[in-house]
Amino acid sequence: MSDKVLRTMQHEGKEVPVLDLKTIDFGKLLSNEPAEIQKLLRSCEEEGFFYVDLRGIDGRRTIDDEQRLLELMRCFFGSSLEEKNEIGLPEQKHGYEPIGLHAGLTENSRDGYECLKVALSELASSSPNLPSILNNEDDIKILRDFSAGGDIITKTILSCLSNAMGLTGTDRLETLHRSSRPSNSTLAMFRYIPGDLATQARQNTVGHQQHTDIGSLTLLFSEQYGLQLQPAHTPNAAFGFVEPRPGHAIINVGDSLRFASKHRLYSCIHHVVPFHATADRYSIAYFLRPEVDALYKDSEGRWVTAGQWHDEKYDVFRASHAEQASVAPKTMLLGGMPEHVSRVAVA
Ligand SMILES: O=C(O)CCC(=O)C(=O)O
Ligand SMILES: [Fe+2]
Repeated sequence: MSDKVLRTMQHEGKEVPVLDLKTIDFGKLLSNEPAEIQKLLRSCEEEGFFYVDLRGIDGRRTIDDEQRLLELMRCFFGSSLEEKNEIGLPEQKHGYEPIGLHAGLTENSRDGYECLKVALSELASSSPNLPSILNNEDDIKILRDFSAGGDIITKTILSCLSNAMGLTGTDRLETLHRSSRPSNSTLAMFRYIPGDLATQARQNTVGHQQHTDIGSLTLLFSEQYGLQLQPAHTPNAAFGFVEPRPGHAIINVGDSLRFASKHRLYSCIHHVVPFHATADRYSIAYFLRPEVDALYKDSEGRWVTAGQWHDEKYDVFRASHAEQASVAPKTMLLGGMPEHVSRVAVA
């Protein structure tokens, strides 16, 4: 097992590991420091998850943008359902997802979060389609600033990975992520409902189901516990917590980058467990995804486009657990990763 354990902590009556992931310095990536890009490649091969330290002069801006975005989220999620759902979900990558839209953490449950997605393509347009409560100059600027930062950070990582793997010309990973081409890249803002596992299970809306991410790289911020991942290359390993660290984002490799790297990089299984009895949990994810026409071989050996993989995997996310078990191909939810995991049980 490559993920070391930092310590354990009590959760739901059990001792749960807190994982010791590697930390990559964003400033060192920007200057392509050889030791840092080798460390980045090792994290993406061995764990598929790492911290990126944004406290230097080049990353600090994104931490400030995150704080502004959190304020916007508190205001948005505190509004009425009618206001939040004003534009609905016109595209899978853009709009409002109410609680329970996707399958949940525990057997036969639905998810325990609501989510606002704002597609990068929408923010690039002069008049984005947004609910009225956000459709003002200040809020649009906050959304644009954060997303632009997320796009720059994740594309810097892609470029460093291409360098570390010795990729040149059209083999470079950035060539599948041109800003001029349509993609499903999007900003996703989550509010998880409070309550322990038993309380949420009674309501049948629990956490975030186990999955691998669809796209290339996810840049994730949360100041609160809840995210757990299954240590890589270790079938049946117990999930461990990822500790929130101020000034750091969490980055993980998604299925698309794993497939585009000819399965060299690791797309790690993760989920979100209820953690706070009374407080909402907020998290922010910028999902960098390839151009919709990018073509790669999935874990079944099928040639699929990134657009098709995205659409098919969302159908699986939405399906009930019983339907997921019967939907072909079976490897979609967990990206074909070799682990065998059973769902979290409610005592
Ligand atoms: O909310 C989180 O911490 C993780 C969310 C996540 O894994 C996802 O949306 O893919
Ligand atoms: Fe995820």
